[in-house]
Amino acid sequence: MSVATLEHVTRTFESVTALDDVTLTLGEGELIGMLGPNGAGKSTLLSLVAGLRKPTAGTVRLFGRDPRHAAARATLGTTPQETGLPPTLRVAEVVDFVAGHYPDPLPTAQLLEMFDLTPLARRQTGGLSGGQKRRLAVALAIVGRPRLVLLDEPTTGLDVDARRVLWDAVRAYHASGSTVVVTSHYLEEIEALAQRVVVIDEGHVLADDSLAAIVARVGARHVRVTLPEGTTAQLTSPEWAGATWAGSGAQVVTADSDALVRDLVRAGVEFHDLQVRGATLEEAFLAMTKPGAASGTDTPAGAPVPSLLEQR
Ligand SMILES: Nc1ncnc2c1ncn2[C@@H]1O[C@H](COP(=O)(O)OP(=O)(O)OP(=O)(O)O)[C@@H](O)[C@H]1O
Repeated sequence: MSVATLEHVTRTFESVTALDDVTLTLGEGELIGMLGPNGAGKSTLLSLVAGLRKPTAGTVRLFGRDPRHAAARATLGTTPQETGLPPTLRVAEVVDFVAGHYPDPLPTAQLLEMFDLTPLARRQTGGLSGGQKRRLAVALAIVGRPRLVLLDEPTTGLDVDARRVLWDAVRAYHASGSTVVVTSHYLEEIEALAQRVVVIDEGHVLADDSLAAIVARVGARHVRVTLPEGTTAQLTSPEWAGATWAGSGAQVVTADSDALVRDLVRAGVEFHDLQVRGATLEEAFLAMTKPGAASGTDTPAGAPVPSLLEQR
């Protein structure tokens, strides 16, 4: 069962193609992370699903209807990147006011508790911090028990604690059976929340798969090991030549960590603290979105890996 579909959807803004022939299905009960650099087309995609814009070409359906019809949006909850709140209303009053528009809203006290807003219930929204406003905005997106929630960068500007409160609330809401789509620049956020990851860049869907499958696309393994001085001469695998060193600790990126470990054992080197890990979502993301990268690449990511922000 799908809650929303895009079929061959293109959206242009004058000379800019924000989305280019995108076909995507948002399934019932999924928690989908939408990941992409600035300007990739994520917000445009959400605005089409929410009926705020119309596609230049292709078809968008929300609960089987054109999302620009109000009836299609009756069970949709959204949080735009920036939210205006009436500054003189108190937090609980705003929640009550919005809840009043729905037939079966979540109880205000329960919602405030979920988002750790209970201590702020009587505070005027004009006196909230940016992060508190953000939490309230996401709470308002779900007050009507929507079947689909679109959260565009919900944790921008939140500190670590507030981000975790929000993640817990989103997970709890998703567990009640709703579909949730979260866009984010934070790979950590997508890793923490999403079951399915859609990677978008330059208006194209580069990948759409489970988190584990996306990470597995990057075949690189990172091997860390502490070696007694001078022992690398006994090792024969060519990857050792490209190791990065911190004291006697070596880090090697390889497509075949088993061969590297066999090499250590065969040479009889007294190694310590051996660690082998697979790629992270950040490495998979960079491998997919770096200029010239082909979709579905399995080339090992280089080391050290720059952060997303450095890259972009
Ligand atoms: N109203 C508009 N007028 C002109 N160009 C637009 C408009 N909205 C979006 N664009 C362009 O479309 C492209 C996709 O933008 P979009 O906001 O969808 O990306 P995004 O992935 O959400 O980016 P960010 O992560 O920075 O929010 C960008 O090049 C953007 O400049």
